[in-house]
Amino acid sequence: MPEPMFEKIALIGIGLIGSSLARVIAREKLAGHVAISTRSADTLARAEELGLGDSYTTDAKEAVRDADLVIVSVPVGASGAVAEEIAPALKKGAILTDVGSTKASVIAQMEPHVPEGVHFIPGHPLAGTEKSGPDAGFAELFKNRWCIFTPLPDTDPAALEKLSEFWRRCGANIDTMDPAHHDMTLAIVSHLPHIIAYNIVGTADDLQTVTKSEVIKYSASGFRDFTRLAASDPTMWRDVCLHNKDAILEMLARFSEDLASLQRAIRWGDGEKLFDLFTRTRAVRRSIIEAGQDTDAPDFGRQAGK
Ligand SMILES: NC(=O)C1=CN([C@@H]2O[C@H](COP(=O)(O)OP(=O)(O)OC[C@H]3O[C@@H](n4cnc5c(N)ncnc54)[C@H](O)[C@@H]3O)[C@@H](O)[C@H]2O)C=CC1
Ligand SMILES: O=C(O)C(=O)Cc1ccc(O)cc1
Repeated sequence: MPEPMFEKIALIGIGLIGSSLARVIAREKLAGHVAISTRSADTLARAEELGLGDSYTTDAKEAVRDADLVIVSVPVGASGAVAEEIAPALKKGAILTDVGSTKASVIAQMEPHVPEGVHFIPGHPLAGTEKSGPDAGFAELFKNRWCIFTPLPDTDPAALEKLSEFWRRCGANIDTMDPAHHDMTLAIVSHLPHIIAYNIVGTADDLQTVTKSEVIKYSASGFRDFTRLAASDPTMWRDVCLHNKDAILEMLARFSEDLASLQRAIRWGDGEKLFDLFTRTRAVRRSIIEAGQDTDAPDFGRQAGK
């Protein structure tokens, strides 16, 4: 039997991402022991029923004690409180990472609590669905997806390589980037699409009385695609909006300008402008498909050629 990569892994938060990690860690035998901790006793009991780990506790400190790898998978707004709670129990030499959708804010919240000798490496797997909770996870979630690290300047290369190897064994490919660049890129490819979806579905819902419930009855597939994104976890997305505020507002400003220009083209019957834009955007989808990316939802973050 080959040695597991880590003797003990602690998973803090056991929703979609944490439970997908638990499942792939078990399948790939990446840990001698998986300790699971989450705030809610009900979620923890469900994780135990599903047999996702080897030990279960609502005390995060107990879970991280002696762990070689600690993965924090909670809404980004909770990452500072979790780091503060677990800090005194972290083992020297342990790797501490997260999976949060925003990076600069998570670093600002967690880094001040990280004790000397613990390797803190912020991460973000570009893999997910609109579902949440421990039942929603699956071992294949990270297959052929990107996992982006935003390492701090003094990151130990050996620890970064070990964590990269862990994610590769989970099925992912690795990229590294600066946290601000991550947050700006994700604002346009992930955060704005969700915000636009929440907005359009909200508008349609407000119009229900005007349209006599025809929004639901006649919902076309275009609208239905938006409802999938708009069904994503409210706590998670509230936190993403609050914790990537500047990049999202910047992208929303650009988006609003472009929308106003589109509105003007429609008002003034500028068919050429509409046709040119729709031709350019069709080419974007074509290039995604040609790059080998599966464009059927949910496919966020699938890599080229896979
Ligand atoms: N859902 C998605 O598609 C993706 C989510 N992410 C990121 O992963 C993280 C987790 O998201 P999901 O697993 O989807 O969420 P989830 O809602 O399925 O699970 C969240 C987990 O965190 C626990 N939790 C919530 N508040 C907590 C607190 N204050 N202290 C301790 N535990 C707490 C919950 O009990 C639950 O176990 C978030 O930071 C999110 O931005 C990253 C990639 C994709
Ligand atoms: O469900 C979808 O289409 C997603 O976009 C999933 C997702 C949500 C948040 C992330 O930070 C990464 C991936």
